[in-house]
Amino acid sequence: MSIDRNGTVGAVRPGGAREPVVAALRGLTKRYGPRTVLDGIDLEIRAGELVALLGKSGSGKTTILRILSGLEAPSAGGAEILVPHSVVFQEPRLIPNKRVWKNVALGLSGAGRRDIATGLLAEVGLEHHRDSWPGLLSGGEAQRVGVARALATRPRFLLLDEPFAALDALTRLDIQKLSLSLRAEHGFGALLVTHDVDEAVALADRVIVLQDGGIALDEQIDAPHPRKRSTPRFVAVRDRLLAALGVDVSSF
Ligand SMILES: Nc1ncnc2c1ncn2[C@@H]1O[C@H](COP(=O)(O)OP(=O)(O)OP(=O)(O)O)[C@@H](O)[C@H]1O
Repeated sequence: MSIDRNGTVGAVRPGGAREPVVAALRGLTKRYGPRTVLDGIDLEIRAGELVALLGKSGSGKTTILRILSGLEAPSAGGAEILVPHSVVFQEPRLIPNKRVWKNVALGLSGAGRRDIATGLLAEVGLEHHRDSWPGLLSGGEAQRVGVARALATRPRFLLLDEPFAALDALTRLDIQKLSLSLRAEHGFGALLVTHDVDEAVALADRVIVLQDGGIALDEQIDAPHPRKRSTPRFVAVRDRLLAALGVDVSSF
């Protein structure tokens, strides 16, 4: 795959209707005591598609990720991922007493694991830290190692739980850009939980806004993707998402 000048990934739009479904929520319902957090959500994600999940705090975004990754059981309905997948968390969760390359190679076995880890570290710009201890890395570097580790097992789908939220704004922009090129190279699809509306527009093919236990907006971002934040299309999509989140964009 490739990214063209407009930022469109590949010749064929990822997540097209003819692509197979790689993750699905079917009537997904989650109750905590008397409170219904998710109320019969249906969602299909297709191969190569990157779907961002936006919603106010407490709207159930993390609950969806936890159910998809098997950490939590639904109250009714179901959620499944049908292809090999990995998770990237907000904190990279590196093992401090294993060198960087061994952290990347954690899910691998066999003689080639060091070479695979080294190749991935080069892709995230950290080959020079291959033999470093994780404690020496900056926050952004550690998260890039986390991304390399997630890709080591060649997943077709990633669960991204606010992966860049703990980073400063400039580092976040860098790693967002890196994630676009990694996606172009590796072709994975993803479900990205984020609070950052700009990040959702910049990275996703489709944005879901959760509200009151359901999907308030399912916004498909048409190709060519408006990745540049200053373009009128980018601003229009962002404002639609903010409006769906209940933010009055006319005042600022
Ligand atoms: N184990 C639990 N027991 C009771 N309530 C829970 C539990 N886990 C989550 N909740 C509640 O479910 C709701 C949804 O939580 P969730 O963490 O999915 O929201 P979120 O959209 O990810 O929020 P944030 O953006 O703040 O991370 C919240 O009101 C939360 O308090």
